[in-house]
Amino acid sequence: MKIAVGSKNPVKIKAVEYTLQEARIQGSFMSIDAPSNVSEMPFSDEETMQGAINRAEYCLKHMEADVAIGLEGGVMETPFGLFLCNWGALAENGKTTLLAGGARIKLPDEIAVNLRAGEELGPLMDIYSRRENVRSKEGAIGIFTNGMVNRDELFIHIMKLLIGQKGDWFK
Ligand SMILES: O=c1[nH]c(=O)c2ncn([C@@H]3O[C@H](COP(=O)(O)OP(=O)(O)OP(=O)(O)O)[C@@H](O)[C@H]3O)c2[nH]1
Repeated sequence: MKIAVGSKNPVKIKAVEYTLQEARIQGSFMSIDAPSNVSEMPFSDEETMQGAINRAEYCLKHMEADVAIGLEGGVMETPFGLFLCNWGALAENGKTTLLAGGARIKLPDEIAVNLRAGEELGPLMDIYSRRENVRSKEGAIGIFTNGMVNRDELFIHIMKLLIGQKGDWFK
């Protein structure tokens, strides 16, 4: 099975590879910087889901893949504040695309204010944490949980939710 991931972000690629290996699903992996075709900073569950779907569909169209995975990060407004949200899509030709979402955490007001003003979370997290490339490492969730849940774990959980729905893979 040829599996394509619609991102060059190492935290996403590693999460896909790790989860499929853990589930003993054999395959070869490839990755491409697939466009999400949504805002740079998706601002709702719907937009973040659409970004994940668009990335997976782009992989199917542009790569010789049997299975395509799109993973997308965003934020969502709630009456209780702005929350981090992440979504994954698993697409195969001729089949219904599967969707799964990851853990959420409320973002501190000082981050939320800047996001609402139009800034992107990745660069904001680097400034806030005084670290580099947080989006490709522990992620915002890792910073705000003091490493209890890092971004790789969040994407691994999403991947488990996706491939767990693939009943035919486990027969
Ligand atoms: O430090 C972060 N920790 C996170 O937990 C997180 N979740 C989302 N974002 C940011 O939101 C935008 C879209 O997310 P995103 O997943 O589409 O892009 P990405 O740059 O992370 O990956 P990719 O586009 O290379 O695949 C980008 O500015 C990301 O940096 C995060 N940044």
